[in-house]
Amino acid sequence: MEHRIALLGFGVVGQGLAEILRDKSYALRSGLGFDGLIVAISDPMKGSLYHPEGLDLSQALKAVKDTGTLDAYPDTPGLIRGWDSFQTIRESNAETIVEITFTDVKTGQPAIDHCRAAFQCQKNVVMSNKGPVALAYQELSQLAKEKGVRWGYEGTVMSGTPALRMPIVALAGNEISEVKGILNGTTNYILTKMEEGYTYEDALKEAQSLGYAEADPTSDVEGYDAQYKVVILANVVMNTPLKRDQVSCDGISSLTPQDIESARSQGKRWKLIGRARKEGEQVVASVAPEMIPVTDPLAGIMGATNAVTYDCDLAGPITLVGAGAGRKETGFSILIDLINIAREQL
Ligand SMILES: NC(=O)C1=CN([C@@H]2O[C@H](COP(=O)(O)OP(=O)(O)OC[C@H]3O[C@@H](n4cnc5c(N)ncnc54)[C@H](OP(=O)(O)O)[C@@H]3O)[C@@H](O)[C@H]2O)C=CC1
Ligand SMILES: N[C@@H](CC=O)C(=O)O
Repeated sequence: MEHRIALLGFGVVGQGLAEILRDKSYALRSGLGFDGLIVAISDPMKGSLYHPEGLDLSQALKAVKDTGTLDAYPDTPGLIRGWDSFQTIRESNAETIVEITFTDVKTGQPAIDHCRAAFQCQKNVVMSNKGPVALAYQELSQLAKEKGVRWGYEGTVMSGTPALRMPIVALAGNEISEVKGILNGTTNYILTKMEEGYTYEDALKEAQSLGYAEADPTSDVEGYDAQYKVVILANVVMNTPLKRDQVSCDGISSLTPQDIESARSQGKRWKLIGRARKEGEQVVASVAPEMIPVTDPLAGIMGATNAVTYDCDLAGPITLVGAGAGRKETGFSILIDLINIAREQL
């Protein structure tokens, strides 16, 4: 069945999703009955396209690859250019809005308003943008419910690794008393590369060129991105209305090559660890670099890979390891929410 989609943002994740839909359309249609049709792309610098019968993804991807904008996308009858994000939400025929603009770690905007506008128009939203889930989870969940639409945000934590769906679905019935792990791909990549002898600056540049880092990488290196993810895990998986300012936060920007070497000489390794732990009625939460023994399973998580352990009352500790960032991986996180919306399982 055809599912009409509008993309807000056509950066790393938007292009990753478009490539997947271009390359796997036959398999998705024949294997799962999922026919994802991108009818609109809206991006302030790259340009905006809308066609009610769907866009040619190969042409859109080629235009951006060759020129950096959508201006070279061929004109066809019925094509509209230039709509901003709110016009795209309100006036396109998309059933689902995919919100993949940058994550603003202070206000969560304009993404929170994008969600409000979409829900008011009775459209579903799927996103990897962390702002709305970290800052407005209760309000937006309630609004989506009132309007009878769905809200998918699997990609907000650990990209395409099912860090939210796995505990909600497969661990249902457990009380999860602690979540703890490596929740940011960029910083884990930097720490891995610094152990190989890279400078901090070169390692960060490489993480940016691979599409792992936030538009403003301060969010990664100062721990804010992981802080958001701790908030999301607490709200979604532990059912606890934790707020961002309740999570103490320290990043990796002050770690020096000497610190890396000193850890190595003690049989340890630096990792940026995020955690939220229930203590009675309270939740104690933090993000901070920790020196952990190389024998600890988290010490073996390298590069942009992430890992999270859920401490469950029935199942015991369960650890999930997988990609924490990346073009294809995060594109997949959007796809799986879209598939589940089409199956009416989200
Ligand atoms: N990359 C990754 O591995 C992961 C990313 N995420 C999250 O997914 C989201 C997208 O990430 P990514 O694709 O890497 O980011 P990019 O910075 O590559 O792309 C974001 C795009 O959104 C555009 N944009 C900015 N404001 C608006 C707006 N108001 N309306 C429409 N488009 C807008 C930007 O345009 P311009 O550049 O022209 O300003 C840019 O093209 C972010 O929120 C990020 O935190 C989550 C998990 C993993
Ligand atoms: N910048 C983030 C991207 C995914 O959320 C990271 O590096 O983990």
